Amino acid sequence: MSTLAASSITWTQGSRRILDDVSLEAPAGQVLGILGPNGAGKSSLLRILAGLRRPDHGVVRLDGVPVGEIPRRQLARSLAIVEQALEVHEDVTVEAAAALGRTPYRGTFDALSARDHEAVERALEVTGMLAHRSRSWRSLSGGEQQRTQLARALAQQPDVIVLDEPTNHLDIRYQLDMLELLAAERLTVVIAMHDLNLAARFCDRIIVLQHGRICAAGLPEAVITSALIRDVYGVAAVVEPSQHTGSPVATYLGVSAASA
Ligand SMILES: Nc1ncnc2c1ncn2[C@@H]1O[C@H](COP(=O)(O)OP(=O)(O)OP(=O)(O)O)[C@@H](O)[C@H]1O
Repeated sequence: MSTLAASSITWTQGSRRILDDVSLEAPAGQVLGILGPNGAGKSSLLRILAGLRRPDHGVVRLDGVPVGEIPRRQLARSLAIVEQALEVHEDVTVEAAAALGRTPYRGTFDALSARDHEAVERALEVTGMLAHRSRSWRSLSGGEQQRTQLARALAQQPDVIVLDEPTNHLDIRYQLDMLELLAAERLTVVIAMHDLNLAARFCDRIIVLQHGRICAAGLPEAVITSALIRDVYGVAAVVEPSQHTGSPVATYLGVSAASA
């Protein structure tokens, strides 16, 4: 397992500063949640963390090594990203889509090795896609596509996985399934989420972005508060620890009540 850390990340597009002095650490084996309203900069930050985009300032390090200095193929063996925009464009089968995760381990014309098959099989199994392995990508529901994307990332056998709202198409059972799976795997996880209650339940630590800056960071019970929900989202909420799990649970009272 690896530690992913970012220090003083700044990213500007035109005259807009999208990310401003963002520093964070995703410790080995932990789940770090990235929260924040629409347009706060979550996806931009994740792409920089995954080495897909260079920041204007600051550096992302994987186990102390700047990601920009790690050869692509080597980085892809250590770090996988599941982006919001679905990346499979051709009409491949579920199994072939998951097998794309083995690309960093294979030569261009190599057949899948026994190890590749094993990794794909396991990834399809834990994501509940084994029974759908022969179906075509285009025939899948949004949730099935999302689970296939996760299977592709897990087949990559990374140490770190970066996910951009991976549960937004999933029903509640598969949301819990995916989050439990991610928490149980020997992985360092950075995950952008909108559901504050699920984030509070599954993340070891949480960072909240607002206008490209970190406005809160820490343990879920310290971060998910009624004051934060009011100040960052403009929503009135009551936050109480769940009697069943101990995690903070927000009950939303409404938008207008926040400004009352
Ligand atoms: N390539 C780009 N060029 C210009 N502006 C961009 C670019 N990418 C993102 N932005 C802007 O940066 C801001 C942050 O976008 P980003 O997608 O990172 O936010 P987000 O927190 O992931 O939002 P959401 O919750 O809606 O997915 C937005 O205002 C967006 O329009």
